Amino acid sequence: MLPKINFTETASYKYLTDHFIEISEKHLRGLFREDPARYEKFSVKFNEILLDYSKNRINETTMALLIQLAKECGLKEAIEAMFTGEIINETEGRAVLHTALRNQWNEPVKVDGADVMPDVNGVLRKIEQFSHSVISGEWKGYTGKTITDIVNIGIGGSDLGPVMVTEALKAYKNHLNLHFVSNVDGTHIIETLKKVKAESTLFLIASKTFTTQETMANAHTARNWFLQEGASDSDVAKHFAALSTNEKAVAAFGIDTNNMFGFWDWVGGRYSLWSAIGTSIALGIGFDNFKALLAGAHAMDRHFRETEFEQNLPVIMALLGIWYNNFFEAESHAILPYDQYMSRFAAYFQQGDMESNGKYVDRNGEKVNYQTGPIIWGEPGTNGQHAFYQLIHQGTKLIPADFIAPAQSHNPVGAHHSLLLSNFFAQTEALMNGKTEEEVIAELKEAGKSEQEIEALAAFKVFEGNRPTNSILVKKITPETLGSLIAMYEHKIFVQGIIWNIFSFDQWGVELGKQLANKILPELQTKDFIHSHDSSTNGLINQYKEWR
Ligand SMILES: O=P(O)(O)OC[C@H]1O[C@H](O)[C@@H](O)[C@@H](O)[C@@H]1O
Repeated sequence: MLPKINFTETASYKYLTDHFIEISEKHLRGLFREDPARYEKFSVKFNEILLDYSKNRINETTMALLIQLAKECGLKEAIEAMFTGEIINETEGRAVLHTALRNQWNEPVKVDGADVMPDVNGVLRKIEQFSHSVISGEWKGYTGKTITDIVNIGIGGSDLGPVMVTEALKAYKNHLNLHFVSNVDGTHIIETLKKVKAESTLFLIASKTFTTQETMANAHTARNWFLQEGASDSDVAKHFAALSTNEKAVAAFGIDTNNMFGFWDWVGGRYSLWSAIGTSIALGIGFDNFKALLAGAHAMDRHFRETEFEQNLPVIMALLGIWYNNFFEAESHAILPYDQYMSRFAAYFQQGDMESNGKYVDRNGEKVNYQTGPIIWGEPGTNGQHAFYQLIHQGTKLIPADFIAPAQSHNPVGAHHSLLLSNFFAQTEALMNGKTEEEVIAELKEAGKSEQEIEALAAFKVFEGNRPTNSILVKKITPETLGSLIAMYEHKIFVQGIIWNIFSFDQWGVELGKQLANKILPELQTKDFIHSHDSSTNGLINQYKEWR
């Protein structure tokens, strides 16, 4: 059982409330001036990942109090409860063990007294054999051709992880072309099928439950297309595999259960890329690289479980998030990778974070009286700079941001990487320091502007600065480093959920929309106007019926 403490009633929270008044009046520029050792104090290295959090609106007291808060909320015990397979997802009665999927040391992990590691390793071996066989060309399609294209059909956690990882590790890609179909909008599957040939395509139907409407609709359309292209029912086994926990539904769909890669109810959808859901990753970049991704995540798991909070990357990031969310009242958090391959990283953690911590009921079943999960968003730099950074620099909202960049590029062409990284360093410096009125006036004078022009322009050119950022500099985006980075964010989410006293591993909030869609679907299948909803919903449905 997890502790059920209201963090706003702890002693450290009260100290933090007073301390916040003191810190909120300080400027980062001044904090750096006062303490030249800030970087040494507020940066941590883990393998080839450096987290510099010195450009945050904190001092040593802030961190000490935040760590005290984590302790008062029972974080240490909660971490052990997760790693040792306790039923911490109480509303679904499940353990939370994505860490077991990457437990490369193989120490036993028990759920209800039984070690899960033999099953985990069994599925990994099956993925290994399968991916070798498809990549090497040993696996043949129904006309005897080798496989050239993989189409992963899944949504949410059964899509976003593999999409993000295969994009981030594109530099490691082999000859197989990967496609991902998620949206139930027919456009997604139709546009994908235009690019592939039935005889050389392998479909992976990825769904934990194997009941998700979007995935089942796309899977049926794919199978119908496959048969229309000239294949027969008996050929399906060579071209369709399932990644799921639901063997019965897989068999009912007509997929040979020999082609099923299983996982378990203790793997949450948004934490499942490490499981059989990662089969498309193993196919696209090879099993050894998939294994290296798991090893990187495992290394972060050990760091998270074993390191003092003061040096613990996920804990530090989580506590800073709480500082801005609950004291500065920041509503969102930006993730800004300076790496084109990481273009889906923010989108991935939109689900990871917002589906986990977007909850207003605490672990006691009571409505919370404080803010929980932030809005997560972001795009790769430098594109973001030319789009929304204006608001981060000069808008009225405080937007804490994580800047992520690799020191080494996979594509070191000309001066590109120096150009990219000069922006990475410049932005966090600019956000921190800003530009004072005196500096603006001096600049305008130097540019030869008149007194009048300076008077008219100066106010618009001032940057307040004092905008907090984390800089995450990694040596290179390798499978190991990416695995560690993903696990770092996963554990950050866990820590915040513990402190906010919410259940981070259920997702009841996605149910209502699904239920109502199921109710509306039959209403769309008749010609009659409907009157069963409110006037807005009725009006929209009836206009749709008129126009379709
Ligand atoms: O893998 P499935 O079962 O198809 O679920 C896909 C997605 O469905 C819902 O939106 C949620 O439950 C997500 O967490 C999940 O990832």
